[in-house]
Amino acid sequence: MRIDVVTIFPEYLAPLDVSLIGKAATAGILDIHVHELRTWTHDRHNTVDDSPCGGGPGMVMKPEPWWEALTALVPPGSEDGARLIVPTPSGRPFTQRVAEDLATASHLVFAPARYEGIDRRFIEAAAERMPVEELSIGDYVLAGGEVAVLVMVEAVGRLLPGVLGNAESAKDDSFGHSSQGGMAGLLEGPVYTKPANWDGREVPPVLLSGNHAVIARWRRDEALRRTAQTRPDLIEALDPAALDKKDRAQ
Ligand SMILES: Nc1cc(-c2cccs2)n[nH]1
Repeated sequence: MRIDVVTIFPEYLAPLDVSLIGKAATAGILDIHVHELRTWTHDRHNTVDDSPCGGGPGMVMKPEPWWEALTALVPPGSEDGARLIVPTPSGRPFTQRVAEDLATASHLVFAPARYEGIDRRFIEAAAERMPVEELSIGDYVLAGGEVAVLVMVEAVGRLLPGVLGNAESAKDDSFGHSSQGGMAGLLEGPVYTKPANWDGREVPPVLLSGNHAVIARWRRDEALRRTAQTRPDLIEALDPAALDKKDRAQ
């Protein structure tokens, strides 16, 4: 997968060179390029913003530099498999399912905005050339979309084959948001490791029983319990077929 990020703060994306995503890039699984938006400005001040039409506070990002950047990174005729991702608080929620969908793309271009956002006409013109996803990573307002890009690149990148080792495969996503496997759609229950007794607190004996069926049942019950307590909306969203008789007895 090729990933292009266009930003006026390239240094914000430095963490992409680290750890998991950095290794994936080194391994050639991810081909990540960060670009300075001002590359595609031509005036003396490398202007990327201007005052909002109709008045109001702040500044709006001009459409021209973004359009030139997009055209350079996705040349006309090469749109197949390319998707433009625009982080925004007013976008549709970025969820694990959206991450799984984005992981199927061959080319993602991220357009993190600053200020009050990008001139709408850029989004509309881009949507005539490739799918455009306006995505929110949560109901709060950041100063810019770069942090959202880091979140999305990590959530998507870790799903790509070869990025996670087998031991930490995304198929068994421990936070249960994965749409795969027996815990699909549930939050993860409590996890434990050695020592068996720490701070006078015991690991639940069932986990030391060696009975894998009983342990699996206990983990599912704990995941259901935690999900019902913390995110009852996820329980509502569960496919009834995914709940067995014992689940319903909970
Ligand atoms: N979820 C979310 C996205 C954002 C921003 C994207 C671009 C500027 S602010 N805030 N919150």
